[in-house]
Amino acid sequence: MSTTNPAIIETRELVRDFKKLRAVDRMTFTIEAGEAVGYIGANGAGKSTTIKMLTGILKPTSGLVRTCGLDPMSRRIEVARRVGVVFGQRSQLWWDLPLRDSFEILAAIHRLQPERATARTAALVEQLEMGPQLGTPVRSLSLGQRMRAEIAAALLHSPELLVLDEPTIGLDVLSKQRLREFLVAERRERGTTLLLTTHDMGDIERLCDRVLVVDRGRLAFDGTLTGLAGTVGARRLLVLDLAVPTPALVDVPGTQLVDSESDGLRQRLAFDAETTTAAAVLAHVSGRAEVRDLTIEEPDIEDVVRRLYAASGRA
Ligand SMILES: Nc1ncnc2c1ncn2[C@@H]1O[C@H](COP(=O)(O)OP(=O)(O)OP(=O)(O)O)[C@@H](O)[C@H]1O
Repeated sequence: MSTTNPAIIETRELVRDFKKLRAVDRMTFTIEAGEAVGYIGANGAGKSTTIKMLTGILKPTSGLVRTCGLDPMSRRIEVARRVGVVFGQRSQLWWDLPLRDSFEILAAIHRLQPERATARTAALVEQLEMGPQLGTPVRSLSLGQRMRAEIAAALLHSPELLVLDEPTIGLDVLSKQRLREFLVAERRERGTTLLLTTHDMGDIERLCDRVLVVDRGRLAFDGTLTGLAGTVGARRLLVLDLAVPTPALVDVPGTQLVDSESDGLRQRLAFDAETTTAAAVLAHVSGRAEVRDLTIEEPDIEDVVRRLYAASGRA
């Protein structure tokens, strides 16, 4: 008998059909405890359907799924005790009640010992800076505050696995950053396994050490973000606002000119982070024109996915 801990998630030849549509098609992967995995793919690729099967919301048509070593359909309650789930579009909080009440109700649902519930709530409220909002009805929270509250709610019972469906969708830059920092700390301090779907490359970059790409229900890539970027040549964009009209910057080492607007006042250069850095590009451009402002755009996940699909001949 093996003495090693079971994988946090295991799927084998997992299939889910909706009438004639095969939403998840013979999906096989394993996620070990402590990993942080990004689950990405185009709209309708099958991400939510997979997550619903992992969490016992949806019954597989065939194949195997184990979450924390358990069959999520027949052991739904045990799975719910060991897993926290946040669906960005759906709330697990009580809309009209002060936030504090939602935490109390959830602690009761999970049957947490009162001292443990109090300590864990206090810790999460402090880390997520939610103290001032405890008396506010959930419906009056800003989107960023609500997402932090959703994550606190999902972590109240200290689950081994946190599943996040689009955790940063619609958040401003600062709220995204705070949420990501919290999740990094949670993982570091408690070893919580993370599985998240996202359309935001920044989430993957900052949070995940492994990426699964799903394409029409099938696993199209399983590896590191660097490996994925290497496969498809994911590029960052440097958007430069220049002080005076400037000829197209077609020959900056390590870059490709994407476009040039307004007589060259705004130019966008694509660069591969493996070959050069934004600083090197900036230094080069500064020798030719005064740079007024610059922003760096991260590769768009849809673009990465499209290119991966194209590379595998499925586009
Ligand atoms: N309850 C359902 N009944 C019928 N078809 C469904 C149902 N749920 C999902 N589908 C279909 O299954 C496919 C996969 O959907 P799913 O929601 O898993 O994709 P997704 O990758 O999560 O997409 P998104 O990024 O848009 O959320 C889609 O074609 C979708 O229309």
